[in-house]
Amino acid sequence: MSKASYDPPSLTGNPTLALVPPGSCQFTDEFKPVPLLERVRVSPTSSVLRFGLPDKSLPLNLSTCACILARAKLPYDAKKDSNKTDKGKDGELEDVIRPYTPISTNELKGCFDLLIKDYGEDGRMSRYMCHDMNVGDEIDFKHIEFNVKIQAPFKQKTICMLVGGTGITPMIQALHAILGDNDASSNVVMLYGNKSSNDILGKSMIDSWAKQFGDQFKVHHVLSNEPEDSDWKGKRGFITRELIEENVPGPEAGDDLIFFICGPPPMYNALSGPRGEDEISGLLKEMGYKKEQVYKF
Ligand SMILES: Cc1cc2nc3c(=O)[nH]c(=O)nc-3n(C[C@H](O)[C@H](O)[C@H](O)COP(=O)(O)OP(=O)(O)OC[C@H]3O[C@@H](n4cnc5c(N)ncnc54)[C@H](O)[C@@H]3O)c2cc1C
Repeated sequence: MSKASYDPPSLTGNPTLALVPPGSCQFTDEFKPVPLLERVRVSPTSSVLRFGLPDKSLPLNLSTCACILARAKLPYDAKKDSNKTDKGKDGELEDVIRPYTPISTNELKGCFDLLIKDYGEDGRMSRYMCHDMNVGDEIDFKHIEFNVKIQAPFKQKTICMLVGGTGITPMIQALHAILGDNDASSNVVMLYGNKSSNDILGKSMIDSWAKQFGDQFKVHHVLSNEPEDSDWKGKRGFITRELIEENVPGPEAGDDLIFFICGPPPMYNALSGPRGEDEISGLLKEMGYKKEQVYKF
């Protein structure tokens, strides 16, 4: 059961500082089942899902930034799933495990929110969570040390967020920690790529934060597939060298600058080199940035 489209609390409201150290999360290295409490569609292809927590009196207590792992038993379909990492026999139920990045903060007790893009027939876990799962059904989550990413408070003077689609989820965590902290001195430039204006996840919240924290946070939306005749007045195409040069300090900024990058695999490949590789390649390397100036989520 899904609700009609509206902006859920985790995509509205003010940035909130609610940091806890790594190792405090309610989910540990053993999977625990929790129920889906609510699902709200927030774009033609994405939903915010609210899940209950094992201890309803406490927040999730996830450090910033970090993700969690979801596990569900899903039927294998040889026609659709043969090229994927999960390999089963046709019709057999098998464990599918995927990482997701909560967008709610530790201010919220008893539940947490995920923003999930539905890949439709192409996706296994996303299709299950966004379509097939019903409110009240349970799904397993766990959190391991490997899921702990770069941690707030961040020390760099400038953070440039290079974002595509649901890559916005760790950036929402980071923005809560930066803009919600009166003592944080980092400035943030976000270059946020999406296909069309309908796809911009969390747009009203991100834009309102950019307005509210105008000196500290700037966002530039870039659309690759917006209809020519739409009334979109912002940038079109992809994140380019020119856009980075216009908005971000050069490599000589050294330790004062870091790129946070999160998006689909082709975006990593073009801008920083593959997500799994420690080294950087692509545009940022060509522009002279060093691997220490780039964090791949
Ligand atoms: C650290 C981390 C955090 C993540 N956090 C989130 C999050 O908060 N919200 C969210 O929606 N997703 C997030 N993801 C992606 C998520 O883990 C799954 O990969 C995604 O939901 C697709 O899983 P699936 O089983 O539905 O698709 P699969 O069955 O694994 O793949 C099906 C097809 O979907 C497409 N696809 C899968 N993943 C991507 C992708 N990332 N970009 C473009 N196309 C893709 C491909 O065409 C692929 O062949 C995160 C990934 C990582 C690594």
